[in-house]
Amino acid sequence: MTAIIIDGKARGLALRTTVAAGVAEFAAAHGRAPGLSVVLVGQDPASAVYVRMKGVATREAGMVSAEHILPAETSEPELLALIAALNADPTVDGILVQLPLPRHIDTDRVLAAVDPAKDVDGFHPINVGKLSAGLDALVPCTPAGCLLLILEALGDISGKEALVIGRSNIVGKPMAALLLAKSATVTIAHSRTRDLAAHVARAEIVVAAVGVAGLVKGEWIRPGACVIDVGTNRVTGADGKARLVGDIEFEPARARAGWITPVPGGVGPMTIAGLLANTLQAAKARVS
Ligand SMILES: Nc1nc2c(c(=O)[nH]1)N[C@@H](CN(C=O)c1ccc(C(=O)N[C@@H](CCC(=O)O)C(=O)O)cc1)CN2
Ligand SMILES: [Mg+2]
Repeated sequence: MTAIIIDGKARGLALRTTVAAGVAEFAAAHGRAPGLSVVLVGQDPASAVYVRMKGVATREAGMVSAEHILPAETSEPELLALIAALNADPTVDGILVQLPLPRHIDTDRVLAAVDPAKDVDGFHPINVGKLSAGLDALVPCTPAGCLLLILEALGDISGKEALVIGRSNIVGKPMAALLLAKSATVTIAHSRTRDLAAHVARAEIVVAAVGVAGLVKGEWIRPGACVIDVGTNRVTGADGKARLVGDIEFEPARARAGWITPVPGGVGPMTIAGLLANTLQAAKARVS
């Protein structure tokens, strides 16, 4: 078997087009476009790239983007004061604090300071709780994008064996909650899991989000499985050039899977498209 390669870039672009149409409707009805404010603290090069990509995508969708780039030495009170100002600004519908934050800042305290109605990352404890209780919520963009890709590949996933590898608050835990909400039988594997290979071999859906290049061996994949790779690991190839690889050994996994996402061009573009969808959702909820 050779897997169908899921084109997250094309799927992400299609979602962005749908969001842009919704944005135009919103602007016509309310006399203003939805606004997204992105906050970056420090100069992490990857984060700077992602923030730039978010700004471009937001503007391309017809929304108003404000990027707040703060020095790495910004204190926690200074950051909290900016968030309070954005919370109070009626033209701001979505607020996103790019992660990771510098070590001297308490990430949990900062995420909890964002107005849950403007929390387009879905990281606020209120949105986390709503998702886990099966209530309407702003849902983290990466797992929401993964779920879209899975449902488009498989259709109904009720009762299917799903394995989420990784238990981060950003991807693993919300991914498990989303799969459970679709009635999949969900297992979460993590660094203490014994016999990861046996879990992978049983799974009809695998979502890997650990950040370890090639952790999941292709030979472990159950034939026909839907394989979603969230890992984005920068490695140096034999030619000395840096390249991006996922958590799953791509070629051997592709030979066994039914569907597989590439890295890059799989899950990544869905994250940004999902952010735009969340911003429009937040804007609509705030005017209703
Ligand atoms: N506040 C947040 N911080 C972080 C999030 C998040 O969702 N919210 N996720 C990641 C980084 N991230 C967005 O912020 C992100 C990562 C990757 C991509 C992407 O499109 N990747 C491309 C490859 C790009 C490249 O060459 O580097 C791909 O996979 O095709 C978009 C967004 C951590 N922080
Ligand atoms: Mg910290």
